[in-house]
Amino acid sequence: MPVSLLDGIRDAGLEFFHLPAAEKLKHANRDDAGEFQPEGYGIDRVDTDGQVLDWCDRLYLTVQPEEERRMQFWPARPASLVGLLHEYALGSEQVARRVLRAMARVLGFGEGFFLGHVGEKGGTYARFTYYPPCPRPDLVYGLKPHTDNSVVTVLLLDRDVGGLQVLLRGPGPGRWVDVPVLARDELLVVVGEEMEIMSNAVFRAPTHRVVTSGRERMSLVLFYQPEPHKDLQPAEELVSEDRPAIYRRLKAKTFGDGFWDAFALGERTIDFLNIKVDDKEHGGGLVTSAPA
Ligand SMILES: O=C(O)CCC(=O)C(=O)O
Ligand SMILES: [Fe+2]
Repeated sequence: MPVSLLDGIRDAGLEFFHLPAAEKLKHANRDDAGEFQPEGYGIDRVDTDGQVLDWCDRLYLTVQPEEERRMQFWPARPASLVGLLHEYALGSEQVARRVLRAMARVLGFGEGFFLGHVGEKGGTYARFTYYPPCPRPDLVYGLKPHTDNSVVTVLLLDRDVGGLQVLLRGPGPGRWVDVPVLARDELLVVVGEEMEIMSNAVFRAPTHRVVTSGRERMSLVLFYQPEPHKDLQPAEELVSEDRPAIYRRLKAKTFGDGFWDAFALGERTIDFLNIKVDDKEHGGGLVTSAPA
């Protein structure tokens, strides 16, 4: 994608978050009764007083299938944003598809293997996240540790300000590593939990978080999810006696719905929905050495 498009959507997103609250709230993530629903502008769902809160505002939009877009949530200002997001989504989709084809090839499958499991009408959701300058970065996360609700996620990071960190797994508790500020035309692709399930944990969803700083930051992330009626399960081709299925089958919709509850609690959806097959079900065996 041309740098002008990437910078254009970055600038338009930032301009939206800089608007007066009243203007942004025209697209608020509330239904007619004032109740929380995910789509639109606001903060993520808060379920309990004890919940870890994030130092960010976000704008969450259904992008694909196109006929499911709810344009009342798409910003009227800046006027360029709708067109830019549409164009960006077309480019981002090509990136996601290329990566999914490559991931299939790596496993020795036909290129369309994962694309077939996602389906022609898979869901794409955009999340613009704005992290205001934070006076106490030592105390506050921009976004708490999580794994993504996606097969893959395509991230367009802030042009100038870092903050995204990925957890390198142990021994021990592991170590947080900074994702550097990328070149202006670079995107980052992250594996989500749905790919972890489909690949029987050959591909793992990395835990990541965003730390705050004294500088504002914005990212635009597109999550790619399977059609809701699709079964989500370890690919038969990746299951054997030596490597039994690590996850139980469930509907993509069940998984997607469970994500919001899990995210509020700061848990992985896989754990929250308890879809890991435990050792006993395999009669012990190799699953103990499979990734946690
Ligand atoms: O802001 C970022 O760099 C990452 C955001 C993120 O991880 C997410 O929206 O899931
Ligand atoms: Fe994420």
